[in-house]
Amino acid sequence: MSTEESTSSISSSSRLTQLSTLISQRTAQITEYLKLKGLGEPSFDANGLVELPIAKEDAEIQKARVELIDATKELRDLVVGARETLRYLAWDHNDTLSLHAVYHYKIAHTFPLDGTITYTELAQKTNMIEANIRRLVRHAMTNNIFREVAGAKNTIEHTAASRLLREDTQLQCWVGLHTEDLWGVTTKTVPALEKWPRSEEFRETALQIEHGFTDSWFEYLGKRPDNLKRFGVAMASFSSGEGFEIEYLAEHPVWGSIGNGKVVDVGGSIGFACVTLARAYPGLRFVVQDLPKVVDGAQGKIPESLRDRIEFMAHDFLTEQPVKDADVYLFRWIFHNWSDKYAVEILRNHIQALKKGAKIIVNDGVLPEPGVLSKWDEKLMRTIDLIMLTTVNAREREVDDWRSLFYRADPRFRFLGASKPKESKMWAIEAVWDPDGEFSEKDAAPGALLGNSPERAAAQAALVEDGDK
Ligand SMILES: C[S@@+](CC[C@H](N)C(=O)[O-])C[C@H]1O[C@@H](n2cnc3c(N)ncnc32)[C@H](O)[C@@H]1O
Repeated sequence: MSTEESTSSISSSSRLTQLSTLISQRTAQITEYLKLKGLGEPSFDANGLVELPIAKEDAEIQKARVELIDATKELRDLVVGARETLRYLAWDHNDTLSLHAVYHYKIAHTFPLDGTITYTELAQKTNMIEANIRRLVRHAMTNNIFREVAGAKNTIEHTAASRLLREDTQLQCWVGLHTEDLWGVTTKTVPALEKWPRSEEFRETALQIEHGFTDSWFEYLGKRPDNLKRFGVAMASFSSGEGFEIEYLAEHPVWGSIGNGKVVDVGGSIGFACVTLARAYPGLRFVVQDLPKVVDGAQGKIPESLRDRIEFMAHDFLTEQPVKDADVYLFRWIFHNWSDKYAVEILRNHIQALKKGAKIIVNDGVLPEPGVLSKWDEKLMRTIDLIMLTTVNAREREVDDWRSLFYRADPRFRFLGASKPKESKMWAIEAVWDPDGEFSEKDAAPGALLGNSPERAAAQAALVEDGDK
């Protein structure tokens, strides 16, 4: 054995040992926590826990969980080896295929939760050839979706995952959106980049190649009411997930700093962000702007006690902003749907309306520097970024991208930084309208962590470690 070989085998075996020790420690920590709280352990059984019920305030255990997820993946990838990792990565779409079949044929709905079904019965219920339904379901089983009853060949029962595909409507819509609306489209992303290599247009994406039309993603959905409904439910489920709560936005110091000020929620949908903010800040008044069909009838859905402080206005943000005296213009989950070209246009459409010192608060994702977050969290953000590319030619942005976006829109926008509470997946990106050059990054709302210094990566890491400062 050469020295090089023996050194590399020592270092790789020591990494394997480190990982297995970490895995054992974190598993013990989590198991102890679940025991102390009187909670069961997760299991694949149909009535098993479908997620670890770790309370938000138990940050140490949350951290242990993410470390365990990362360490198990790293250990697995190392043991599988680069060659086989690549080989099998290249056919991962077959996981999507079997999941798609389970969703499409509503297999989870074909038999009761406490019951069983044979492949012969399943074939009849789905109007499929038995051999086909069996191979699709057996593939899904390798992902713990259904399992065969011990000692009863060709008979299947539910697992925790198949129970969710039966009971959790939001998750079903999520699976449907990704396996039906987006899967085929995703495969056309590289062809779209080949065809329109520098495009920032939302009509020049994988979607138009897949369908051979010029409709945008939202026009596509608009013409398919069932798909639109499914998209809406899937998005609601995603944004109601952990780390996306509007309460985190409400913690931002800017709201307290504007006293009895006025906030315009641009593209604010039916006003749910403003409802949370209005409850937290009784002095604030809100104008929620969105497309006419969205705001139509929305006022009636606002809790009565808040109606005098939240008004709705139909407004297309690709045209000039009509509300001229606001203290804050909020853009929650708007810019990641738009390429830089359009994001700049949207910002410029506000210039005529901005008074000196007016704040722009963007509540959106911020792409991390590689390696700052856990791989698990990083992959989530990078996946959203790819979906934006595939569907609308838009993007998630790093802190520097946000800074240059404001600068490109107009140098009189002063970028103040980006901050987020530790548990939040959404950031508050802050800028101020500064026509006379009076503001600097030190003028971020007090308490907001600056994310734009050379120490940004360290600051991001500190956020993850220590929470909001
Ligand atoms: C991803 S949703 C975000 C909604 C809301 N801000 C939130 O936090 O959930 C994007 C919103 O932008 C709205 N929108 C899209 N194009 C628009 C336009 N040109 N003018 C105004 N609103 C628009 C959509 O109707 C939708 O409500």
